[in-house]
Amino acid sequence: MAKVSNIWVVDDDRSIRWVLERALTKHNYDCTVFENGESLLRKLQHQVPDIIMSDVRMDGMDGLQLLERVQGEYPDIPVIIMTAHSDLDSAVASFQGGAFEYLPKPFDVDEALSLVERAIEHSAKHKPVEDEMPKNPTATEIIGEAPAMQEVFRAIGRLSQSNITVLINGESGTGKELVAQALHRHSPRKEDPFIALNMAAIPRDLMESELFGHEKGAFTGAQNQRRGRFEQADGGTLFLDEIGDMPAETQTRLLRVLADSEFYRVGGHTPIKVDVRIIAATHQNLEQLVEEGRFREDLFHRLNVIRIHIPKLANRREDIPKLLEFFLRKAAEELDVEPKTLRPDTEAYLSRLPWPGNVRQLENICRWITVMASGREVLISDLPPELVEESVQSTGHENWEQSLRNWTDRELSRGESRILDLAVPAFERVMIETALKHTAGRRRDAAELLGWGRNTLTRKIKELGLDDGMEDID
Ligand SMILES: Nc1ncnc2c1ncn2[C@@H]1O[C@H](COP(=O)(O)OP(=O)(O)OP(=O)(O)O)[C@@H](O)[C@H]1O
Repeated sequence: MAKVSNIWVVDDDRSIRWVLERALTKHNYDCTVFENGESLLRKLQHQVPDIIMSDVRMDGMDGLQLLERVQGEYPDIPVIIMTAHSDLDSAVASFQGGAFEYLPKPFDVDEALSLVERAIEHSAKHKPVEDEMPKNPTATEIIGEAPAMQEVFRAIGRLSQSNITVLINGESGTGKELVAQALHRHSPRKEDPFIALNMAAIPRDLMESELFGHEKGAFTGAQNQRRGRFEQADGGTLFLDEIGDMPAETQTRLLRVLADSEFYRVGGHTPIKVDVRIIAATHQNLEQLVEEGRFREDLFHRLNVIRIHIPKLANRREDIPKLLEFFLRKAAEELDVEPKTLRPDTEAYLSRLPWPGNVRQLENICRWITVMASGREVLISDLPPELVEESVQSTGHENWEQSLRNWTDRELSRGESRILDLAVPAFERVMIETALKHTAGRRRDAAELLGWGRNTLTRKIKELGLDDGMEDID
């Protein structure tokens, strides 16, 4: 008999939970409902569903945050995002987060069911057969030919075969977790678990239990005993991301665990011994946090044995074309479509952008392009508008040639021809009107500013029909 698929539904609207639970159960799915994302994540620590359906707007953690958490740990679980705000933005955001599908509310039950069916087929198709499963499913290629990245690779090489604690520094999205995984894969611990935990993403009151586990009944809601991340990582590596966000009391506990290699579960009385290599990462300046009294100095020294700095993407632009190609190919594979290619001017344009969100932003843009660009070849006018705005902000002035290029692209894509007939007069009109504004309407001076003779300007004004109502001041 075929395995019954497990579907988890999270929505703060009781009627939606009820409708979906009824419909799914009737169609022989095993359905579990949750009122909020937090309770779903708690269950995810013990059990993994085949599909998750989540509302976007919920109190506490919203659907997109939940999506990010789920995808971070279980990238293969398809997530269907449901939302009453069926606008493009949230659809795009959910695609960027890696959602499988988007279900606008109100939906009818058949629509929801057919989406669920598709998601199940898709996940069955993409699930690796046990034998084919790569040894380390999270192993990802790190792209980087820039000298600064070569330095990072050399550090990974030098540290291989070592169990030493490493602190990775770099802005958000630069690839800190990827480097931590590589350190693990090249270490004597490679056959043991690599467990990643982001301090910034865990509610304060759950942090200790997340790290150290808890005994049954340790606090309200602790219905079962639970192993923490330290235990899960035993023999392997524990990657503590955004360590600068760790609360003071947890810092104290962590320091003690690092010194003694043992700890107690929350509510527990038996010491638990573990052998864990710590790799920590932060985008913050830890020295400064120490100075401000927000990070324990002794813990800082324990973590800061070897430091690897990952430069921001804007400081290694030579890697951008390779990264673009890599992520366009990856996005196409994920979405099961032909990969897009960038026209040379589009690639050059993207290589010049400031990329404040670093490689993660670039990866998201590649997904966006793969979903949204209409043709196979990507033009500058196909790029998301915020990228164009970003380039204006970073250079401090409007890049009019770029705007003109975008305009030309658009006109030609629409099948227009003889576009100079439209563009040249528009160009001259803008220059003339602006020059006249600067000279308070005095044509002789304006002609000088433009580099024309007085008569040429007068003729142009006539030809362009600018003299209507214009006072001729000399
Ligand atoms: N050099 C690279 N080559 C290929 N992929 C990369 C590279 N750098 C980063 N990535 C990808 O970019 C995304 C973000 O990287 P990662 O999560 O490692 O960044 P991070 O610095 O840990 O970010 P944060 O601090 O926000 O958690 C990931 O999908 C990662 O696989």
